[in-house]
Amino acid sequence: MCGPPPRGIVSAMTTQTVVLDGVRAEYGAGARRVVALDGVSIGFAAGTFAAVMGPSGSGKSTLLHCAAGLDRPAAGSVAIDGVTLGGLGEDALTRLRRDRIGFVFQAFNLVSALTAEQNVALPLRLAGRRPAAADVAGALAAVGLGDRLRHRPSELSGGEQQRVAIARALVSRPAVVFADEPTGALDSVTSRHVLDLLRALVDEHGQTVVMVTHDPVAAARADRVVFLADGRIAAELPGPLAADAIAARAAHLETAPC
Ligand SMILES: Nc1ncnc2c1ncn2[C@@H]1O[C@H](COP(=O)(O)OP(=O)(O)OP(=O)(O)O)[C@@H](O)[C@H]1O
Repeated sequence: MCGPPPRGIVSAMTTQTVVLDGVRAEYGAGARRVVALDGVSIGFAAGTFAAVMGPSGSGKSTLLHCAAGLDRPAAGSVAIDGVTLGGLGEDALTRLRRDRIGFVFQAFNLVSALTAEQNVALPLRLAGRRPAAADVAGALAAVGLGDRLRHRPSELSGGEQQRVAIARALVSRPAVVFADEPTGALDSVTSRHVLDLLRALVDEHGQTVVMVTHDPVAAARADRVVFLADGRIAAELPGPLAADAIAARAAHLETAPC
């Protein structure tokens, strides 16, 4: 497939946790203007795991930021769990992000002043709920960090910080978890562990995961792979997925985007 599907089609589907319809995103102005997303329409169905791939600069992070309500698109719409983000004020958008979206991002992931268990409990506390200490400890144990409850992010490795973010998604159960290169800085054993945990969010808890990755092995753990090129959806591979087929398609798109 080259170019987006006709507008309106994805939004007509009812089981989509995330729907982007004709999303356009731009940076800068005048001669420095960059079109990062050029009319992207796509849905991410409830209880599925999608990987987003594409060359550097193709718009993957921008897509994640728009889908998660961190950036407002220049045109088009984004809906999470049936709620259209464009109609929300900043406070309502912040609440929706806190209540329904989980983030496994390397850049702004954990609160540095808080311990692992405080970070895991934070979204629920902000929502006025008091998670049981046993639930928090259980989630950290599930990601292999049962002995790191009182550690702060600076006292944890990159992989351990990613796993704290996943434990947070296990406890607060957001409808959708966005992960931006969650295995980018990890060794292969830790990567596999993090991908197992993301799979478990989908398979055991029915959550939706959207993961940006450059790694065909990581993408092969998803139910589908969406390829971006020049801010557009250039191709899609449905599962079951094999890493070498993903790598071949990615290499093809690098040389001939459409
Ligand atoms: N803050 C910004 N200001 C100006 N241009 C930006 C900004 N952020 C991204 N861009 C541009 O928007 C386009 C898409 O960037 P984006 O970060 O979404 O790509 P990406 O596919 O995630 O890349 P990578 O794989 O290298 O992380 C690129 O051309 C990039 O240079």
